[in-house]
Amino acid sequence: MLLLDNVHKVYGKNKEKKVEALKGINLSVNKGEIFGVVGFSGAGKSTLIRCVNLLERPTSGKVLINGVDLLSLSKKELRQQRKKIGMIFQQYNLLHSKTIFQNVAMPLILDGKPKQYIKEKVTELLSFVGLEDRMSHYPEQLSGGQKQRVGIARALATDPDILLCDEATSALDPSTTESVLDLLRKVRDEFEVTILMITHEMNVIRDICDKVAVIEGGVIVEQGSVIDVFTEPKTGITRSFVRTILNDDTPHSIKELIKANSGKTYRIIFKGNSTNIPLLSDTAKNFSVDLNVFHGMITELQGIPFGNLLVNMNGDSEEITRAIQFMKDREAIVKEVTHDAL
Ligand SMILES: Nc1ncnc2c1ncn2[C@@H]1O[C@H](COP(=O)(O)OP(=O)(O)OP(=O)(O)O)[C@@H](O)[C@H]1O
Repeated sequence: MLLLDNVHKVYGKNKEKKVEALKGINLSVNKGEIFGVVGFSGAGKSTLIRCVNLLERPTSGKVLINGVDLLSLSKKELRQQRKKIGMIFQQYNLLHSKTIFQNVAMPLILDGKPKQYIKEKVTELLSFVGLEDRMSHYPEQLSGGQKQRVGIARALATDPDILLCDEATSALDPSTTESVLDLLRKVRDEFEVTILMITHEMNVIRDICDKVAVIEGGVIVEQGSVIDVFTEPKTGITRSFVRTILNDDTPHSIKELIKANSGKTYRIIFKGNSTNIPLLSDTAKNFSVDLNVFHGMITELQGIPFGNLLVNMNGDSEEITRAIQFMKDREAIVKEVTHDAL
């Protein structure tokens, strides 16, 4: 559906002012997917999302939507394609001198749609976002969450296939964020719209995205399904993002306890089906090893149970090796942790 193929973006012309904001981005988003791109400030998120609808023109590479390379289109063809790409913004970008109805109607007026069609479509969309009773209000009379709902209604006016969300909830409080995310999920479910969102908030990724890519210095350093990336982050930056919501930092007193103990310490991660079996007690019953849980948590990610434990194992080294294999055979991830890495 949406494919970014080796996209580069360089700002500035002369050497001193050149900024290479994107360094060969490859991204593939399937139809109906909610795909999140997360990164710190300056990582290249805004540039990336703006390259999808060519608000920024990539310096090189391809942006393909349903197989059509946007960079190869004439101005007129691009205008047509852009109708299929809606966008919402952190600061909503509403016209303050226009009513809510007029704001949502704007893309349809610009597209030359008949009055009756516009009236019906805007009414339908405002009802969809729960603001039908606010049609004649002005943006300044609405809360942030309501303004973003107007932004979503406006973005849907031209029946887009893709919705781009640029830090859409970053200006909202947690409970408003939740309700806007629920609405975006409803947009995907009812209109089969593919959603690409950029954010610096990992809770947004956890709550709504199917897949996630982590961007740093204009490079995608890691991507995959949310459950895989959250449970097995491969890079330091991803780990630091995951830690913002799944805090697996080991408290100081527990670090000291582990250091004082003999035996080896392992991080045991299990998810989905492997949480249903009594993994530790089965291991203890089958092998001559002492298991001591020092620290950990069991939580849920996207409806899937997920556990992350720090366990000390004492016993004969061959027996420990067999015990670890036993756990791995039951889909657990078992990694030795050195004291320094705690
Ligand atoms: N118009 C521009 N001209 C020159 N450099 C730019 C321009 N826009 C962005 N940059 C630079 O490109 C890099 C990526 O910026 P970008 O805004 O895409 O990052 P970001 O991840 O969205 O950050 P933030 O969350 O702070 O907006 C930064 O180094 C930034 O300074």
